[in-house]
Amino acid sequence: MSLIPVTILTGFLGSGKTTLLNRILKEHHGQRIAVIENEFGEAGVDNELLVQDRDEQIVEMNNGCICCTVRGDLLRILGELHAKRSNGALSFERVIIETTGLADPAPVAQTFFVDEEISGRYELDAIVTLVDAKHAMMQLDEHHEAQEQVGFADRLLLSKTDLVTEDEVRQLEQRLKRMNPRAPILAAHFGEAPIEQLLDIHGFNLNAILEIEPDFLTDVEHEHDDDVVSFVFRAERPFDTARLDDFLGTVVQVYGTKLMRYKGVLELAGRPRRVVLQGVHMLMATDEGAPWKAGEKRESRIVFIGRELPKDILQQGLDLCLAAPVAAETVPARRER
Ligand SMILES: Nc1nc2c(ncn2[C@@H]2O[C@H](COP(=O)(O)OP(=O)(O)OP(=O)(O)O)[C@@H](O)[C@H]2O)c(=O)[nH]1
Repeated sequence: MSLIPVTILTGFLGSGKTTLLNRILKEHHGQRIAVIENEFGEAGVDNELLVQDRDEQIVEMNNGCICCTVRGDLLRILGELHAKRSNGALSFERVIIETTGLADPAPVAQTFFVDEEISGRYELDAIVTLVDAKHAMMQLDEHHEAQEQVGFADRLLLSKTDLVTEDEVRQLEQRLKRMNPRAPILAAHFGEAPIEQLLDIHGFNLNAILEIEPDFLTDVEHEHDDDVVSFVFRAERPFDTARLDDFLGTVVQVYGTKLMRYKGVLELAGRPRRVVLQGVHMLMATDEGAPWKAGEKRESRIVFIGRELPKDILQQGLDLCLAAPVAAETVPARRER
């Protein structure tokens, strides 16, 4: 039986992994893909942002970072996917794993070599790393996870080149080439990248990795930046758009440097569709999401990831942005006897 190819999609927080994945899922390449989604924080939103009108199998792993606490989950999920494929319950030709933006890809890649059951069923095709041209210089200076993601890449994809000058792109490319001369650098404007150069490329070369990281197969020790934390805001009442705009505008101005990533799916009063909030540091954007269905439970959820997050300010401030509760229908008062 041939091995199932696996692509690890990595890249720092907000670098465009989900955007690229959506692009791949929408493209008519005739392949069925099982997606394993791992997000930092106790609640994810990526699952809601992925296109799901086809028959992809999307499995969420939200209880921690794939490279450490949930590696056991990864083994289990890969085992279950294989079993379902073998008994005909699922049909897919490949797997894509989207890691959290804070994952070190090495231990994830290692899974495909050190676990016999997995290595007998799956083959690591390539590590594809997204690099955010707007924020990468700073991220590479400050976060060793960002460096590992570049160092282990078999393909480097540059996103957000539209937000910087050509000169800045050139400087970043030079730095990336110095860090990883093996990986070709491709452009990925909003995920637009040549898919044939990302999937089935047999890019992962264990020998090359062992040359740069001789302990690759034995070394599971890695450190996370424990200062980075996450906070999830949830509400079952809609937001008042003007208040939310004001509040988020101010928060981003004041705490932008600490807010490494924020994203959410929101209910705004009077709007029939979800609104998707996206942000990396000071760069914030909103977009229309899927319409709310009749009778569907509506909940807004925003995940913030960063250092020294002002959790109380976020909680209280966002609470104050909720629209006033709709007055309950006036029920005739019961006459007391
Ligand atoms: N200007 C610009 N924005 C982009 C580009 N690619 C992605 N984005 C935006 O960047 C934001 C983050 O994109 P995502 O695809 O969610 O990034 P991610 O890597 O999945 O984020 P996390 O998984 O949360 O770390 C979204 O608002 C995207 O629309 C690009 O090439 N140019």
